[in-house]
Amino acid sequence: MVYILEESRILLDRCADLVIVSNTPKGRGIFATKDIPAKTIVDVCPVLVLGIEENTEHVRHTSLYHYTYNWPVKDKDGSIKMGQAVIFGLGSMFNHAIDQNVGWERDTKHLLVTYKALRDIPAGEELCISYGPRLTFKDVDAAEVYTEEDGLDQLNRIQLE
Ligand SMILES: C[S@@+](CC[C@H](N)C(=O)[O-])C[C@H]1O[C@@H](n2cnc3c(N)ncnc32)[C@H](O)[C@@H]1O
Repeated sequence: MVYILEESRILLDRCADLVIVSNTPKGRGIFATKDIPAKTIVDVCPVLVLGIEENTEHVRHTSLYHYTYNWPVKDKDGSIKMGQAVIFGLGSMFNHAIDQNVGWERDTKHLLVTYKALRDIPAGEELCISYGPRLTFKDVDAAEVYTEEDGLDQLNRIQLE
């Protein structure tokens, strides 16, 4: 017989009305197949916390790095530093949008991330989170902003060629 302590059991809420689409302009993405009401828990994902060195020496130099989240990590000297964690499951498939419709929360005690609908999400819409202001890729949603300086740069470049 297996004994599981009540306090170590964590409910894995999960929204079933989702599909993964493989060919969006952002790569793979998660879309709603039915209307999802605001505040619905979309998913609860377990995480693997990386050691500070493990991240800086290894993972940072791989494509996995683009899937990691900032996560507070205890360093060798006992101090808390901002490290990285790998999120298992759907959590790693949410793309970025500045007008995100999904919010996320770290549970550092249980090593989980909970994703929740920030507003009503209609069927057919992509579920996106915000990655914050510093992106490591070109945001396909971002409008090209034309300034006079850009025009001058372009002119100078053309003249030099
Ligand atoms: C955590 S993954 C998300 C899943 C990814 N689309 C896939 O197919 O595996 C993060 C990567 O998705 C892409 N991505 C996410 N949001 C994007 C956006 N707004 N514009 C362009 N690419 C995006 C970038 O390549 C980024 O490095």
